Amino acid sequence: MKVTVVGAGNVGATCANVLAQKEIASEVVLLDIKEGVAEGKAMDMMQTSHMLGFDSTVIGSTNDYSKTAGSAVVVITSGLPRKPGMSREDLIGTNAGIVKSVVDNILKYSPDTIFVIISNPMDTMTYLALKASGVAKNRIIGMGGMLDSNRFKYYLSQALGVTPTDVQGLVIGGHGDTTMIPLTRFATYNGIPVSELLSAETLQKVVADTMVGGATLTKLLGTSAWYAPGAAGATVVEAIVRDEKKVITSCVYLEGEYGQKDICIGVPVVIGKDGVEKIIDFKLNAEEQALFNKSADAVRGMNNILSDMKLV
Ligand SMILES: NC(=O)C1=CN([C@@H]2O[C@H](COP(=O)(O)OP(=O)(O)OC[C@H]3O[C@@H](n4cnc5c(N)ncnc54)[C@H](O)[C@@H]3O)[C@@H](O)[C@H]2O)C=CC1
Ligand SMILES: O=C([O-])CC(=O)C(=O)O
Repeated sequence: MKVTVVGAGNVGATCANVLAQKEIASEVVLLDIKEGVAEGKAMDMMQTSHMLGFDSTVIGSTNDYSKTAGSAVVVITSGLPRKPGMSREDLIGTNAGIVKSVVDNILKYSPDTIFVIISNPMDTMTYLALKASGVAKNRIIGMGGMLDSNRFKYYLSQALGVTPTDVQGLVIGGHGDTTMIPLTRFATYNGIPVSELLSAETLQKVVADTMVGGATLTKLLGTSAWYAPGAAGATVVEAIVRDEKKVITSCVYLEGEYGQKDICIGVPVVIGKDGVEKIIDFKLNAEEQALFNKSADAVRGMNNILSDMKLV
């Protein structure tokens, strides 16, 4: 199965590398506008194949979309990352035009593909991909909740002093420093509610650290993170190509679920061969619903900028 990753920068190259190493796709096409970069990174990855024992093929392309033809899934990571002090939302002016042109080009060669949108501001880029393309809503998935939920599990595991793989938890809402909602009520240490093990104060700190998880890394790195984002993108692709029917919090189009409509925002969904196969619409308590509504208002405010830019 062929999977294309657009953008051969930090996140795109990491995602392609995970897709190849785990043999999630038999053929990975990495595309970028920078002359030779995608080809170079693809060749570098292929030179690890014997050492690491994988048989996937990675091909690079400098803006030649014919090489992406027939992709089952396309991951979009093209665009600017933020620098310390910036918000993800600050990227909309540059990234919206890039994401729209990439979606248009991809559809010429892969009309039936499923999109995984990573470029920021991700909730708005996902909405743009949906509105500008007219592609069915099950085929447009924004990746943010997978990453944010894993950061939540990481911070919980640090507070508990345990391995992250023994911790469960999910983050819904927008993928922004102030819009994400780590749901402490459902977080467990192997089934034991974390509220039984951590003080309210510690849990509040875990929530706050999770929400600014991306900003913390951006401050440390001088640009935004890539290992976990790339792996999270590959995990979403894996759920599609292996038809795993896994529950992955993802940014999807809502039509009344969680009391919201005409918006793409993070909620738990079942992902399989058809992309978004089911939205799990469970009842939030009053406090969680209020946070979700506030998050949706903020995302909607960003989406409105797309009409000002005449992109939707
Ligand atoms: N949704 C999420 O959870 C996350 C989103 N991101 C976002 O992903 C995006 C990429 O981040 P990085 O890889 O760190 O940035 P990067 O700067 O390392 O890579 C971006 C790549 O996109 C390429 N590009 C720009 N315009 C293009 C076009 N029209 N066609 C093809 N390629 C094009 C650039 O040449 C560059 O190689 C950023 O917008 C960042 O904010 C990053 C981490 C997590
Ligand atoms: O923080 C950023 O700008 C990149 C991103 O979305 C993340 O790492 O969560």
